[in-house]
Amino acid sequence: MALPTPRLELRDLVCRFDGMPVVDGLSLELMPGQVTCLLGPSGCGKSTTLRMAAGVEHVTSGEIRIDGQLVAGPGVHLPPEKRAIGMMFQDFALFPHLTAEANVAFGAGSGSEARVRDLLARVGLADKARKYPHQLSGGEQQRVALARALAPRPRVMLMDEPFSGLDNRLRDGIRDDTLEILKEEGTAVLLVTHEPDEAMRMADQIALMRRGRIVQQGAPYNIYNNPVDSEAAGFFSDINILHGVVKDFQCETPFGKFLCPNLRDEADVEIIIRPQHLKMDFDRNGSGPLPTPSDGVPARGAVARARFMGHESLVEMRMEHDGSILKATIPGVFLPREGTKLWLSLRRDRCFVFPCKAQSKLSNPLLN
Ligand SMILES: Nc1ncnc2c1ncn2[C@@H]1O[C@H](COP(=O)(O)OP(=O)(O)OP(=O)(O)O)[C@@H](O)[C@H]1O
Repeated sequence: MALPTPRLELRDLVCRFDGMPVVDGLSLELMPGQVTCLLGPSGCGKSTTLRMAAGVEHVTSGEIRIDGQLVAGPGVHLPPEKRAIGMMFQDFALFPHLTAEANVAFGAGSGSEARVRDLLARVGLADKARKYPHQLSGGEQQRVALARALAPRPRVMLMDEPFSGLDNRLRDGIRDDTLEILKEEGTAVLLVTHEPDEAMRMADQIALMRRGRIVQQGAPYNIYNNPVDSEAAGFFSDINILHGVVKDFQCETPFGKFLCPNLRDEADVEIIIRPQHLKMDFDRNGSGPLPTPSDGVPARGAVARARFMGHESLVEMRMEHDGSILKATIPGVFLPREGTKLWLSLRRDRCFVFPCKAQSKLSNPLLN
């Protein structure tokens, strides 16, 4: 059976400015109804990728196909209006002299009254059809912009931080409604964001970018729980990093031994753990909990700082074994006092062991 044709296909995309690659060999496929988030730090090339897909930026090399049709590639560059794409940006710029209805109709073309009415109803603005943009709230204007972008039934929707101008409470509702409508329409969505929370909330798949390349791609759950390296882990939350050296495929730490099956002796490793995966126990006359296979060996420290964050407290512990600081989050009902001695252990199934890129003594810490 033939594989379904992707709605949007980016193949080996390169974009250079003044000879410098800003997008550097990026490939991605989006299926109908699929939401893909391009996520990455500022300047990694997210918006440039989106602009190439839209046709407002030329590709230096590589190909872009929409429903199998080549829209950009060697000798080919279809302008944005010929690509069957919709676009939504942070500054969504409605026409100020047109009503909500007329703004949406502008996108839909002639003979589209029913489609315009339907779209305005679906974004919850049936009763505001005759209002002008300045008579609408920011969230309502954003809904009009969505209806306008959807009006011509685009096959692909390109969105660049479209919700970042909205206040927090408004944003979650609009995000969810927008997604629902886009899924109903079967539109493939490529959404650019630098906010991991937004990507995890919205995406079917996340493409994590760094320096013009995709470094990891997959469902949010997989990217969060199986990061490709410490930088990827650290992009989604605060992380703690323990350093160690491999000996006999293991690394000894104050929290017990960690397996390092593929690493050579003397390779420097980083053991990464998120603050919510540390366990905290009271000091009972100088001893802590007994070691267990799931939590390893506990180590003692003293509270250096504790901050109440609402549903949780963030506790910074200065560890006795080396004076380093480890961060742990605990339920907000606890806020330990500075100086309190506590024991920390690590949920071993939540630790990631990576060869240390920066400090490796070996040219290749991996076996083979
Ligand atoms: N037209 C241009 N000419 C020269 N350099 C450019 C041009 N457009 C973008 N760049 C550079 O390319 C790099 C990537 O920019 P891009 O806007 O794609 O990043 P981004 O990941 O979307 O960042 P942000 O999250 O800050 O928007 C940046 O260093 C930027 O300065």
